[in-house]
Amino acid sequence: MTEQSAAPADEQTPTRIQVGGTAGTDPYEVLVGRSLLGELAGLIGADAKRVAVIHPEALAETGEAIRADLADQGYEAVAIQVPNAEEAKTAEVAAYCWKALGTSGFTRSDVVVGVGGGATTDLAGFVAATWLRGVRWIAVPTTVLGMVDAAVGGKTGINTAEGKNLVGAFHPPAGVLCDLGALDSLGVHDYVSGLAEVIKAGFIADPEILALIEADPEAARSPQGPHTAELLERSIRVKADVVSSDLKESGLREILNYGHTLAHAIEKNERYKWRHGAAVSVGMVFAAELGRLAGRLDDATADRHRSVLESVGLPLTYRGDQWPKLLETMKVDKKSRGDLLRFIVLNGLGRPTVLEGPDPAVLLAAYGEVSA
Ligand SMILES: NC(=O)c1ccc[n+]([C@@H]2O[C@H](COP(=O)([O-])OP(=O)(O)OC[C@H]3O[C@@H](n4cnc5c(N)ncnc54)[C@H](O)[C@@H]3O)[C@@H](O)[C@H]2O)c1
Ligand SMILES: O=C(O)C(=O)C[C@@H](O)[C@H](O)[C@H](O)COP(=O)(O)O
Ligand SMILES: [Zn+2]
Repeated sequence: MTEQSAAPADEQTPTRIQVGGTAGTDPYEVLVGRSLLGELAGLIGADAKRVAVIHPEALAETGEAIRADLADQGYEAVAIQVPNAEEAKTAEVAAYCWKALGTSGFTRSDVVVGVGGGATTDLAGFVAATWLRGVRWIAVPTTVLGMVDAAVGGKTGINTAEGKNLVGAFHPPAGVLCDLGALDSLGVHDYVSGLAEVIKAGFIADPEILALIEADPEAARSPQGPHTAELLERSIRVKADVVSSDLKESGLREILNYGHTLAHAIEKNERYKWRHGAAVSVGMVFAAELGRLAGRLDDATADRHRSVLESVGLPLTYRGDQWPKLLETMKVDKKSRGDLLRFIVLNGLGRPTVLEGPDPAVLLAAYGEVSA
């Protein structure tokens, strides 16, 4: 259940979007605005004595500033620096963080703060989920992708040699602070990568997102664009609505995996050097072609995938000769059941559904449409 507010966040008033609170889950808020770090201590609460601020190398100064501020407020605050991007999502880095928590005497009333992109918050949430079987954590996403998707919904985890996000836990944060000012230092490549998940939210649930991007794709590529806050908030609401009704992915939540079956296989094939959003972009074009070939999706909506993704600079194709490897990886996608491959496709704009066990010839034909 999300609370709708009339206007996107402005300089003074953050937008507050509620997540969860149903089926025994604790509710929490996603705040979208500026200068939100003052909210952090309130979320950490008075019961905590220690706070661990997990941040990537790229945000060393920010991580240290947050740590120092929390120390000034009386917490025993430690900063734990982890590698940038996917290199942080490993068992070794998780073990490094557990060691740091152990060394600082972290107890069940203490709190983890994950500051960074989706890779960092996935790791930080996983460390919080596993330490002492679960301590509270707060997400401070600093990328578009982290704000609209990764930090919301409680999917935490790491990769293994066999694939993406294969080890993890559902462990929702106690709060999410989306400080729009953080996006100013993000490189355009990473900014645009996050737009893939924004566009995903548009196709599966909120076509107004697509209209806003299509009206001015160049503006959508910039944190200074006139619709930045609205695009982020609309996407967060899509995610919040879905995870509030199906936290553990027993049904509806699978729609958030639109484009991800192929995307995760591409990421693994590229040894995680491709950004997640870039892979999701190719994966959505593939899913659109699959939907079209399966007789479910109309030509105009399928074609619209290419046009909107390309307009912001996202990739549409991948190496044609890699299909056999990609298919093998896709077989162990989390949506698979036994030998049954399952994909999210669209029945139409905003109407996601599951396609089970497609004919291998149809899969190959759909891949032909994204092959470079
Ligand atoms: N848990 C979920 O529900 C969920 C949802 C979507 C994606 N994800 C995961 O999120 C990850 C991708 O996240 P991402 O796209 O944010 O990439 P990322 O976390 O890899 O960050 C990209 C790069 O930007 C740097 N960075 C982060 N914030 C910055 C800032 N403000 N200024 C400058 N540099 C900054 C990072 O250190 C990194 O080098 C993937 O691992 C994906 O699987 C998880
Ligand atoms: O929150 C979800 O559920 C999603 O599927 C969101 C995806 O964008 C995200 O990449 C997620 O990490 C994928 O999860 P996985 O279970 O397929 O690893
Ligand atoms: Zn994703």
